Amino acid sequence: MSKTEGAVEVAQAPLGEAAQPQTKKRRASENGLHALQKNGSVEDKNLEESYFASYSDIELHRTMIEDSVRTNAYQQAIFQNMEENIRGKVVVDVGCGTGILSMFCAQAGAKKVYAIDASKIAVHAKQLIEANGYSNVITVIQGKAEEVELPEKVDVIVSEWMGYMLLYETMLPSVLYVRDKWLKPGGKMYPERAVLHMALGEAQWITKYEEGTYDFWVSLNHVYNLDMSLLADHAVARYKDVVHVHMVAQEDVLSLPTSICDLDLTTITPEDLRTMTRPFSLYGMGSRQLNCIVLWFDVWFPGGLKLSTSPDNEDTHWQNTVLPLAAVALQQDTKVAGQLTITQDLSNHRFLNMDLTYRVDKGEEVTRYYKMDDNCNDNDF
Ligand SMILES: C[S@@+](CC[C@H](N)C(=O)[O-])C[C@H]1O[C@@H](n2cnc3c(N)ncnc32)[C@H](O)[C@@H]1O
Repeated sequence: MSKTEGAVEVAQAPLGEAAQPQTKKRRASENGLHALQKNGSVEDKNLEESYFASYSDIELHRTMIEDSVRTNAYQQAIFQNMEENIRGKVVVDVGCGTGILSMFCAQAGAKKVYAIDASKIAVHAKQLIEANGYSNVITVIQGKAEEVELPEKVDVIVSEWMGYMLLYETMLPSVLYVRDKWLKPGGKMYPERAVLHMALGEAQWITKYEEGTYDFWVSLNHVYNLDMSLLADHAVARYKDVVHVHMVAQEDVLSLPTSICDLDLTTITPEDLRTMTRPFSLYGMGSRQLNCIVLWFDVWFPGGLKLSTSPDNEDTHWQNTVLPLAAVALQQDTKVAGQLTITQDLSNHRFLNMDLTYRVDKGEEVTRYYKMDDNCNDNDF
């Protein structure tokens, strides 16, 4: 029995077990990351099980595959340089999900593909790979990428690991682990570079929420002859402490972007990702109300193809990440300078903490703190 055969024990599970239909577009499901947050005291092992259980949800994989910007970018990147980079090569797909990227690699002529996933979705990947006639090329391994043993080193790593705001979900360290253990020197990574951008913004829905909230609580004065307007302040403050995952219209981005991190995925280490501090200076464009920071990411594949989640591009399921600010008038060339620190949460490494300090022109320095956890995706507002 080869090492791989030992790890390939793919237990049969009913389709979509442990999964509820997704009603919101998001990555790891509510059951998964929300359970992680609520059970902050339970052992890491249970947290990881919840995370992988969330990825057994077929609807979640539909959300990703339905995102044609994402899926087409991977397909095109794999096919673009297939003669040079994929044909006859050994590939590992880290977090294969349904196996879609592994099957693209098989179509592009890979000699062998190891498709790894710790979630029960691996059972379905195996079925799909058989149904599509690629079992001779692709071996599905249900297990943690950090724990599986492959029978050989690989020429290429393919992985779709990006979370909201690039780093949420913290799957990248698993890919880097596989890189360091299994990738041959000079091997290719799909993607090979990732950049997180930030810019100033005016999110219209934040303004509307504030106006609507004040209208409601103040209007009670006329209806019941009671002053309940204090609650408007609390509701707005609560809303502004939450990280929003939401598309921002191109015209609502109020500055050129600056990059918060530029990751060479062939060399970056997991330690580099634990905490990142970046100073920034951004300059307003036009006369508008600044009410948020907008973040998005781009990744590049070997050959130069870019997958962008920018407000300038077609929407993706990652949308944009929005940090609400107290609204302030911005003029052309008003300087907004400060510093953003992104840190992996200590109690749950898949969550992120963000410390933002900034000053608008010569105004007072403002410090804000945001936690990016399962409450972040409130795009119903
Ligand atoms: C964003 S999905 C991508 C699925 C698929 N590659 C695609 O493009 O549709 C990430 C997948 O990676 C898996 N995953 C995350 N971390 C992993 C790890 N450390 N070991 C194995 N699988 C992992 C998850 O279970 C999930 O199915």
